[in-house]
Amino acid sequence: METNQETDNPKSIAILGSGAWGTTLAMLAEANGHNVRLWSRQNSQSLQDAIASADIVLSAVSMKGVRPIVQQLSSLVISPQTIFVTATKGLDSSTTCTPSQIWQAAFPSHPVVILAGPNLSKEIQAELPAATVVASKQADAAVVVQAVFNSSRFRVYTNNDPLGVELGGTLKNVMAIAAGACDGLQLGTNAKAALLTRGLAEIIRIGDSWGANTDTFYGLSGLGDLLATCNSALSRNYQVGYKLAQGEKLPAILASLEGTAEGVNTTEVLVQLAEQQGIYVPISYQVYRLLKGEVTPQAAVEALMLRDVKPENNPANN
Ligand SMILES: NC(=O)C1=CN([C@@H]2O[C@H](COP(=O)(O)OP(=O)(O)OC[C@H]3O[C@@H](n4cnc5c(N)ncnc54)[C@H](O)[C@@H]3O)[C@@H](O)[C@H]2O)C=CC1
Ligand SMILES: O=C(CO)COP(=O)(O)O
Repeated sequence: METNQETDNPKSIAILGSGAWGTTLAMLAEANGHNVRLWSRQNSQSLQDAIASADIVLSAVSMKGVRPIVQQLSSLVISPQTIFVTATKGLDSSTTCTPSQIWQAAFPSHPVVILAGPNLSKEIQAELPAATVVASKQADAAVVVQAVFNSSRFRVYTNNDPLGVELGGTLKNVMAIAAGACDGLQLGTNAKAALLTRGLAEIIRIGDSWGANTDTFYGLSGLGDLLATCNSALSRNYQVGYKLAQGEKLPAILASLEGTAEGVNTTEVLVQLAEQQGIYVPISYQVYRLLKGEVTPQAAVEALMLRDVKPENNPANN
């Protein structure tokens, strides 16, 4: 398989965060012939030098790093043409904002593009084929980012619903914890199918309420990422659920995890918001109770199964 699409229009790209995902995205852009600077807070290079004359600044830091990085960048000199790309999947604990909302609030005159999809980094590092989505209100910026990353092994689609794309990637992490627990308990294929289907309905209910387009959740960043993450032991969120079902305690699981499981924090923020806004999130609520140690995995399943019966297609409360 051909692995890249060498460009005659190389861009200068600063990637912030050299964890699993930042490193992988750097590899993809470099393979396409772009000039990539990969920066992390451990680097000796200053952030100002890393972003100097960058056409694109892509953030692949974990959620807890987004506000600190945005704050640091706010005091630096940035070309007015720079496109910001965010690849973080999470919700901010103190403001409940999505990463792109934080980026856009800090840099209102810059285009902000979200990159999200079924993208388990280890598979992409192994040069297996994958697809993703770049979404922005500024279509031309999304097209620029599409060209930077698209190749014969990484197919990139554009989308004009950034909120939907970002929420798909973020909310599926909660369902991945539930899916890991489902598999850890060996509940079977029927249970897993029910969980993913009802999980998608729950994600859509939240997304609708927050202003995203329903259709987006049937795309790569919604259903696509839900399927990838909930069916793969490579997913850190899935691993958290699986190990909880094996009786391990959350602090020990997180201490031994390779990288970040964003779903743990996302569940907490989501359940608080859903409670305030009256959004019915039964699966997320049981994941929340499981993570808090308030319920065993078996009792969480029972609580879901014993809810009031209802029609399948009642969007407000099912
Ligand atoms: N690994 C994957 O397969 C994928 C991950 N993502 C998302 O990308 C984000 C990063 O994921 P990974 O790279 O896997 O995580 P990771 O745990 O491997 O790396 C996180 C990175 O964020 C940086 N960071 C954390 N706090 C920071 C701060 N205060 N200031 C500066 N940098 C800070 C860390 O130094 C590290 O470079 C997450 O939101 C994740 O959900 C999205 C798609 C795929
Ligand atoms: O978002 C991901 C794949 O699309 C990565 O999932 P985890 O963060 O659960 O490893």
